[in-house]
Amino acid sequence: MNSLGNVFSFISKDVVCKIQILENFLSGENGSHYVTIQSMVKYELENDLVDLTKRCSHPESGCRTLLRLHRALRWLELFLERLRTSSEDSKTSVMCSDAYNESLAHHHPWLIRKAVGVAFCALPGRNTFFDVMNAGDHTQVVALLGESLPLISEVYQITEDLYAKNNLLELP
Ligand SMILES: CCCCCCCC/C=C\CCCCCCCC(=O)N[C@@H](COP(=O)(O)O)[C@H](O)/C=C/CCCCCCCCCCCCC
Repeated sequence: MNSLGNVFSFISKDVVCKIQILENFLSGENGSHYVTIQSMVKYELENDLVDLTKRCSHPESGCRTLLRLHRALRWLELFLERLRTSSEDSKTSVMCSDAYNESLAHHHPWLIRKAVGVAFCALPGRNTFFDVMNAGDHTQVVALLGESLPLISEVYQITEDLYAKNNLLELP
């Protein structure tokens, strides 16, 4: 994302920050509970470490932090599927914002949605995008996306089911 330009830095900073929160749990004194998503959910719920209705004593639990990344993974899946099936003249900004409106936008306030909309306008074209991915020629990139998307989808579904089962999909 950083190679796409400065306008994306507020997005990548948020992602890096959230990954760091999870890495800190994993390397902390209770790290053994953070080895899998399943064990993290069980540990945090059993020990009342998750703010379920309002952010108060545990504003950055593993469960709520992962939920934000999980929602972003859905955006990524929708976007990459559009990219994979796009034609030469398709616009990345349209693919990106359609995927965003179908996923993450439901969870973001007005101000963030506007800022993200501005960032989308600065996205490079489809060919530059494929080059930035640095995964070979465009046919190879499309093939790679075809291989990765089912895996992204599987990971997304496993987390979605686990969170749904534990009523964690709307954590504040
Ligand atoms: C070249 C290969 C394909 C694309 C590569 C990009 C891969 C990047 C993967 C994911 C990027 C999106 C990550 C967005 C995480 C957003 C998490 C989030 O929702 N955070 C908000 C809520 O957090 P809390 O306040 O509750 O802690 C936060 O408020 C928002 C921050 C910034 C806005 C994020 C908007 C994301 C829009 C979609 C990403 C567009 C990226 C375009 C680059 C192709």
